[in-house]
Amino acid sequence: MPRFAANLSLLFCELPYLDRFAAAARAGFEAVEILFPYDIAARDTRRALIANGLQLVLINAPPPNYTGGMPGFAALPGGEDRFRHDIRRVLRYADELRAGLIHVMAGPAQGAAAQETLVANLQWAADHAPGQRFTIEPLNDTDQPGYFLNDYALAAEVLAAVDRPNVGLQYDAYHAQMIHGDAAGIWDRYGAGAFHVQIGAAPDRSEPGRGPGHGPVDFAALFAAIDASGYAGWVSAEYTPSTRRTEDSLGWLT
Ligand SMILES: O=C(O)C(=O)[C@H](O)CO
Ligand SMILES: [Mg+2]
Repeated sequence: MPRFAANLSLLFCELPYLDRFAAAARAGFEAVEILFPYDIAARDTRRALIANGLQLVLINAPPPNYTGGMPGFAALPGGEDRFRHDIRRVLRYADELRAGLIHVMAGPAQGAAAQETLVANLQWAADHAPGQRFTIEPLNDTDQPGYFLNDYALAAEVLAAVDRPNVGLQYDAYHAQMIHGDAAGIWDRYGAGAFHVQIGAAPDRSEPGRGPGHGPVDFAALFAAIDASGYAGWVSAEYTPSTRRTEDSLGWLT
Protein backbone atom coordinates (compact mmCIF):
# COMPACT_ATOMS: atom_id res chain seq x y z
CA MET A 1 0.00 0.00 0.00
CA PRO A 2 1.20 3.57 -0.64
CA ARG A 3 2.10 5.87 2.27
CA PHE A 4 -0.92 8.07 2.97
CA ALA A 5 -0.89 11.70 4.11
CA ALA A 6 -3.83 13.83 5.30
CA ASN A 7 -4.76 17.13 3.67
CA LEU A 8 -5.59 19.31 6.68
CA SER A 9 -7.36 21.92 4.55
CA LEU A 10 -10.10 19.37 3.77
CA LEU A 11 -9.79 16.64 6.42
CA PHE A 12 -10.54 17.20 10.12
CA CYS A 13 -12.17 20.56 9.28
CA GLU A 14 -14.73 19.88 12.02
CA LEU A 15 -11.85 20.93 14.33
CA PRO A 16 -10.01 24.24 14.70
CA TYR A 17 -6.89 24.42 12.54
CA LEU A 18 -4.31 23.73 15.24
CA ASP A 19 -6.30 20.75 16.60
CA ARG A 20 -6.31 18.98 13.23
CA PHE A 21 -2.66 17.93 13.59
CA ALA A 22 -3.26 15.82 16.71
CA ALA A 23 -6.39 14.33 15.14
CA ALA A 24 -4.44 13.31 12.04
CA ALA A 25 -1.70 11.75 14.17
CA ARG A 26 -4.30 9.89 16.27
CA ALA A 27 -5.79 8.52 13.05
CA GLY A 28 -2.38 7.09 12.15
CA PHE A 29 -1.07 9.67 9.65
CA GLU A 30 2.63 10.51 9.73
CA ALA A 31 2.45 13.27 7.13
CA VAL A 32 0.08 16.09 6.22
CA GLU A 33 -0.34 18.78 3.58
CA ILE A 34 -1.83 22.25 4.02
CA LEU A 35 -3.00 24.18 0.98
CA PHE A 36 -2.72 27.72 2.36
CA PRO A 37 -1.01 28.03 5.76
CA TYR A 38 -0.36 31.76 5.35
CA ASP A 39 -2.95 33.14 7.78
CA ILE A 40 -1.20 31.44 10.67
CA ALA A 41 2.28 32.23 11.95
CA ALA A 42 4.61 29.60 10.54
CA ARG A 43 6.04 28.93 14.01
CA ASP A 44 2.57 27.84 15.26
CA THR A 45 2.14 25.40 12.40
CA ARG A 46 5.69 24.16 12.92
CA ARG A 47 5.03 23.60 16.62
CA ALA A 48 1.90 21.60 15.85
CA LEU A 49 3.81 19.47 13.35
CA ILE A 50 6.61 18.72 15.80
CA ALA A 51 4.30 18.11 18.76
CA ASN A 52 2.50 15.46 16.76
CA GLY A 53 5.46 13.89 14.99
CA LEU A 54 4.16 14.95 11.57
CA GLN A 55 6.01 15.77 8.39
CA LEU A 56 4.67 18.50 6.07
CA VAL A 57 4.52 17.21 2.51
CA LEU A 58 3.18 20.17 0.55
CA ILE A 59 1.90 23.73 0.58
CA ASN A 60 0.42 25.79 -2.27
CA ALA A 61 1.77 28.94 -3.88
CA PRO A 62 1.45 31.74 -4.62
CA PRO A 63 -0.55 32.72 -1.54
CA PRO A 64 -3.12 33.61 -0.38
CA ASN A 65 -5.61 33.80 -3.15
CA TYR A 66 -7.57 30.57 -3.29
CA THR A 67 -10.60 30.95 -1.05
CA GLY A 68 -12.85 33.35 -2.91
CA GLY A 69 -9.98 34.77 -4.91
CA MET A 70 -7.94 33.91 -7.95
CA PRO A 71 -6.51 30.37 -7.98
CA GLY A 72 -2.94 31.45 -8.61
CA PHE A 73 -1.53 33.57 -11.39
CA ALA A 74 1.63 31.79 -12.60
CA ALA A 75 0.23 31.70 -16.16
CA LEU A 76 -0.93 35.32 -16.27
CA PRO A 77 1.20 37.44 -18.59
CA GLY A 78 2.26 40.59 -16.77
CA GLY A 79 2.18 38.95 -13.33
CA GLU A 80 5.87 38.01 -13.28
CA ASP A 81 7.00 40.53 -10.65
CA ARG A 82 4.20 39.56 -8.30
CA PHE A 83 4.96 35.89 -8.96
CA ARG A 84 8.59 36.33 -7.94
CA HIS A 85 7.61 38.30 -4.86
CA ASP A 86 5.13 35.64 -3.77
CA ILE A 87 7.49 32.74 -4.50
CA ARG A 88 10.09 34.39 -2.26
CA ARG A 89 7.45 34.61 0.45
CA VAL A 90 6.27 31.01 0.05
CA LEU A 91 9.87 29.83 0.15
CA ARG A 92 10.23 31.39 3.60
CA TYR A 93 7.21 29.39 4.78
CA ALA A 94 8.41 26.22 3.07
CA ASP A 95 11.78 26.63 4.72
CA GLU A 96 10.41 27.20 8.19
CA LEU A 97 7.84 24.41 7.85
CA ARG A 98 10.21 22.03 6.02
CA ALA A 99 7.59 21.62 3.28
CA GLY A 100 9.04 19.23 0.73
CA LEU A 101 6.83 20.38 -2.15
CA ILE A 102 5.33 23.66 -3.33
CA HIS A 103 2.33 23.47 -5.66
CA VAL A 104 2.44 26.41 -8.07
CA MET A 105 -1.06 27.35 -9.23
CA ALA A 106 -1.45 28.53 -12.81
CA GLY A 107 -4.57 30.67 -12.46
CA PRO A 108 -7.23 31.63 -15.03
CA ALA A 109 -5.67 32.19 -18.45
CA GLN A 110 -5.67 30.88 -22.00
CA GLY A 111 -3.47 30.62 -25.05
CA ALA A 112 0.17 30.57 -26.08
CA ALA A 113 1.22 33.63 -24.09
CA ALA A 114 -0.17 32.07 -20.91
CA GLN A 115 1.71 28.86 -21.54
CA GLU A 116 4.96 30.73 -22.18
CA THR A 117 4.45 32.75 -19.00
CA LEU A 118 3.80 29.64 -16.92
CA VAL A 119 6.90 27.92 -18.32
CA ALA A 120 9.11 30.97 -17.73
CA ASN A 121 7.78 31.50 -14.19
CA LEU A 122 8.37 27.85 -13.30
CA GLN A 123 11.88 28.00 -14.72
CA TRP A 124 12.58 31.11 -12.67
CA ALA A 125 11.28 29.44 -9.46
CA ALA A 126 13.23 26.25 -10.15
CA ASP A 127 16.47 28.15 -10.75
CA HIS A 128 15.91 30.57 -7.88
CA ALA A 129 15.46 27.68 -5.39
CA PRO A 130 17.24 24.64 -6.81
CA GLY A 131 16.95 22.78 -3.48
CA GLN A 132 13.14 23.10 -3.45
CA ARG A 133 10.76 20.86 -5.43
CA PHE A 134 7.76 22.43 -7.18
CA THR A 135 4.64 20.80 -8.63
CA ILE A 136 1.91 21.68 -11.10
CA GLU A 137 -1.53 20.07 -11.03
CA PRO A 138 -4.30 20.01 -13.68
CA LEU A 139 -7.61 21.14 -12.13
CA ASN A 140 -11.01 20.37 -13.65
CA ASP A 141 -13.14 23.01 -15.35
CA THR A 142 -16.21 22.44 -13.17
CA ASP A 143 -14.40 23.40 -9.98
CA GLN A 144 -12.06 25.90 -11.60
CA PRO A 145 -13.69 27.42 -14.71
CA GLY A 146 -11.08 28.98 -16.97
CA TYR A 147 -8.10 27.55 -15.08
CA PHE A 148 -5.18 27.38 -17.49
CA LEU A 149 -3.81 23.96 -16.51
CA ASN A 150 -6.92 21.86 -17.13
CA ASP A 151 -5.54 18.76 -18.85
CA TYR A 152 -2.82 16.16 -18.17
CA ALA A 153 -1.45 16.28 -21.73
CA LEU A 154 -1.00 20.04 -21.32
CA ALA A 155 0.78 19.50 -17.98
CA ALA A 156 3.17 17.06 -19.67
CA GLU A 157 3.83 19.63 -22.40
CA VAL A 158 4.51 22.36 -19.85
CA LEU A 159 6.84 20.12 -17.81
CA ALA A 160 8.78 19.15 -20.93
CA ALA A 161 9.22 22.82 -21.82
CA VAL A 162 10.21 23.77 -18.25
CA ASP A 163 12.77 20.99 -18.29
CA ARG A 164 14.00 21.36 -14.70
CA PRO A 165 14.67 18.41 -12.36
CA ASN A 166 12.90 20.13 -9.45
CA VAL A 167 9.56 20.73 -11.22
CA GLY A 168 7.16 17.80 -11.58
CA LEU A 169 3.59 16.58 -11.81
CA GLN A 170 1.03 16.55 -9.00
CA TYR A 171 -1.46 13.83 -9.96
CA ASP A 172 -4.89 14.01 -8.34
CA ALA A 173 -7.22 11.04 -8.95
CA TYR A 174 -10.26 13.27 -8.39
CA HIS A 175 -9.28 15.81 -11.04
CA ALA A 176 -7.97 13.13 -13.43
CA GLN A 177 -11.36 11.39 -13.28
CA MET A 178 -13.29 14.65 -13.65
CA ILE A 179 -11.20 15.86 -16.59
CA HIS A 180 -10.54 12.68 -18.52
CA GLY A 181 -13.06 10.16 -17.09
CA ASP A 182 -10.27 7.67 -16.45
CA ALA A 183 -8.17 8.27 -13.32
CA ALA A 184 -6.36 4.93 -13.67
CA GLY A 185 -5.57 5.42 -17.35
CA ILE A 186 -4.19 8.88 -16.65
CA TRP A 187 -1.94 7.47 -13.92
CA ASP A 188 -0.69 4.80 -16.34
CA ARG A 189 0.00 7.39 -19.02
CA TYR A 190 1.41 10.31 -17.04
CA GLY A 191 2.25 8.96 -13.55
CA ALA A 192 5.87 8.02 -14.20
CA GLY A 193 8.10 10.46 -12.35
CA ALA A 194 5.20 12.17 -10.56
CA PHE A 195 6.32 14.22 -7.56
CA HIS A 196 3.07 13.99 -5.63
CA VAL A 197 -0.27 12.13 -5.60
CA GLN A 198 -3.63 13.16 -4.17
CA ILE A 199 -6.83 11.13 -4.01
CA GLY A 200 -10.56 11.66 -3.72
CA ALA A 201 -13.63 10.05 -5.28
CA ALA A 202 -15.28 11.66 -8.31
CA PRO A 203 -17.63 13.33 -8.91
CA ASP A 204 -18.49 14.08 -5.29
CA ARG A 205 -14.90 14.43 -3.99
CA SER A 206 -15.71 12.27 -0.99
CA GLU A 207 -13.46 9.59 0.53
CA PRO A 208 -12.01 6.94 -1.80
CA GLY A 209 -14.61 4.27 -2.47
CA ARG A 210 -16.54 2.79 -5.33
CA GLY A 211 -20.21 2.66 -6.24
CA PRO A 212 -23.22 4.76 -5.23
CA GLY A 213 -22.20 7.98 -3.54
CA HIS A 214 -18.56 7.62 -4.50
CA GLY A 215 -18.17 7.09 -8.24
CA PRO A 216 -16.48 4.62 -10.55
CA VAL A 217 -12.77 4.74 -9.60
CA ASP A 218 -11.42 1.40 -8.33
CA PHE A 219 -9.06 2.72 -5.66
CA ALA A 220 -7.67 -0.71 -4.68
CA ALA A 221 -6.54 -1.15 -8.29
CA LEU A 222 -5.26 2.44 -8.46
CA PHE A 223 -3.20 1.99 -5.26
CA ALA A 224 -1.78 -1.25 -6.71
CA ALA A 225 -0.86 0.57 -9.94
CA ILE A 226 0.79 3.39 -7.96
CA ASP A 227 2.82 0.84 -5.96
CA ALA A 228 3.72 -1.12 -9.10
CA SER A 229 4.97 2.06 -10.78
CA GLY A 230 7.64 2.45 -8.10
CA TYR A 231 6.20 5.78 -6.87
CA ALA A 232 7.78 6.34 -3.46
CA GLY A 233 6.19 9.66 -2.43
CA TRP A 234 3.12 10.38 -0.32
CA VAL A 235 -0.45 9.78 -1.46
CA SER A 236 -2.46 12.53 0.13
CA ALA A 237 -6.12 12.20 1.07
CA GLU A 238 -7.61 15.39 -0.36
CA TYR A 239 -11.36 14.96 -0.10
CA THR A 240 -14.41 16.23 1.73
CA PRO A 241 -15.51 13.51 4.15
CA SER A 242 -19.10 12.34 3.68
CA THR A 243 -19.25 11.71 7.42
CA ARG A 244 -19.56 14.31 10.18
CA ARG A 245 -16.32 13.19 11.80
CA THR A 246 -13.33 12.70 9.50
CA GLU A 247 -12.17 9.57 11.35
CA ASP A 248 -15.45 7.87 10.34
CA SER A 249 -14.51 8.35 6.67
CA LEU A 250 -11.15 6.56 6.92
CA GLY A 251 -12.30 2.96 6.30
CA TRP A 252 -10.58 3.04 2.90
CA LEU A 253 -7.16 3.17 4.64
CA THR A 254 -7.48 -0.48 5.58
O1 LIG B 1 -7.84 21.40 -5.85
C1 LIG B 1 -6.92 20.61 -5.72
O2 LIG B 1 -7.05 19.43 -6.02
C2 LIG B 1 -5.61 21.02 -5.23
O3 LIG B 1 -4.81 20.16 -4.95
C3 LIG B 1 -5.25 22.42 -5.15
O4 LIG B 1 -4.01 22.55 -4.57
C4 LIG B 1 -6.25 23.28 -4.49
O5 LIG B 1 -5.66 24.34 -3.87
MG1 LIG C 1 -5.39 18.19 -5.68
